[in-house]
Amino acid sequence: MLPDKDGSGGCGGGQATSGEDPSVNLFREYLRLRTVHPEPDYDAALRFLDRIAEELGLPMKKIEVCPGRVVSIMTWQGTNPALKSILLNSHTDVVPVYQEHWKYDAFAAVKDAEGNIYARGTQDMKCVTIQYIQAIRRLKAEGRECMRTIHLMFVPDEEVGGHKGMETFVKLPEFQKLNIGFALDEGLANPGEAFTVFYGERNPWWITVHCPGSPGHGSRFVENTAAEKLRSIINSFLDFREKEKHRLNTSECFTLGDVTTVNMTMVKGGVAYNVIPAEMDVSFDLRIPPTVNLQVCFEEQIKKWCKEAGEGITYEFAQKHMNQNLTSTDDSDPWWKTFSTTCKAMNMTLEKEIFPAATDSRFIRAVGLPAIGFSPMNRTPILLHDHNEYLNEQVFLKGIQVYENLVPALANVPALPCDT
Ligand SMILES: CSCC[C@H](NC(C)=O)C(=O)O
Ligand SMILES: [Zn+2]
Ligand SMILES: [Zn+2]
Repeated sequence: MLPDKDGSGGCGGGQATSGEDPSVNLFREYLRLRTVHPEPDYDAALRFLDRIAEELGLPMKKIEVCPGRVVSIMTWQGTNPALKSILLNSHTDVVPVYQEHWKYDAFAAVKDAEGNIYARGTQDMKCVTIQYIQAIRRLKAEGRECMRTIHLMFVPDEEVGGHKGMETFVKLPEFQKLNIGFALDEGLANPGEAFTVFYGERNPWWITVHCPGSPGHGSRFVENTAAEKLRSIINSFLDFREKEKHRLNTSECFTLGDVTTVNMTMVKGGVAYNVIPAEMDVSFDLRIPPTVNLQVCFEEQIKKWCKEAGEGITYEFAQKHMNQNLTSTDDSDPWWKTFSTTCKAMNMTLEKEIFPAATDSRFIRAVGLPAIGFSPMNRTPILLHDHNEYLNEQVFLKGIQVYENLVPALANVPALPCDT
């Protein structure tokens, strides 16, 4: 059987494919919206979400947190709205593609003979958005009610750091008013049988080190050059990188989230072959586990490396996330207990990890709220941000059932001390 190339099943572009599950059809429709950086079509996403809110019969609030950057929230009120609410968060933007490396058009949502749906956002995280929506649709259709209010939140700009999205929104009174007690946000696929859940994240530090030096003619042995300092800085950072890589590779119980990664990502400097430059800059992407003492140990280490490299070296941060809050995964925690026992009842095995990169969960945790990163995709290679990102339709459909159980379980957690 040939792949369903245009996703239309031969009934005209964008129309329902005959015999296809309506949830899969809705997922593919959402994947075709080009909410891709650097110019995401957020208006298309907002029109789509408006329609969904109307179908679900849920009120929709829109808050323009920055010009052209709208957070939208659908709310299903609980029978006891005084209790803390449940947040189901997802971002609407996706990262760009190298189309020439894709098997199919990355925004056509082609489904192949195995039921694999190919599109940017299949894993990150348009799947989760539609799974939340379809789970709520089914619960409402069954006439179910929950004690706690449930908010479905759709945020822009997660993929570019969240400054004009969640980072700003959590500081607004509109966020406070949502009265959130517990949040779910994105996780990662798991290639095995188990499902991965994230209870914390590494702190992203993006640093540029400026190395000034004496200029001069390229034919001479000039003292105190920028390049000599740059070499020392690069050696210090990359020697540390080797140590951390070794630590990861020699410890069976470590995952990427448990060690610090260092990557040299940009180098700048120089004007001509025969002019010794007056400054050279180097930038690094560091990801630091929440167990590391950031200020006392880590920044002091960087200062030491700069001092050792020579005179006049300075550095600046483009990202320096300092909050190290973790979400409890102790059985004494009622949110975690409910999350884990509900998954167990569905025969799901959970693997607890620190998220290696940065998601909007870090802003939710930073304001003191518990958040679990979870995208219910097992038996799936991790393909977020990669070429040929795909998700199998059966795995996607199973995820809806998972939320159909998980969401009411969380929204019916009895009153807690935090509720008063
Ligand atoms: C530090 S802001 C950038 C956010 C981005 N998130 C992901 C999931 O790729 C990252 O970790 O690089
Ligand atoms: Zn994401
Ligand atoms: Zn992403």
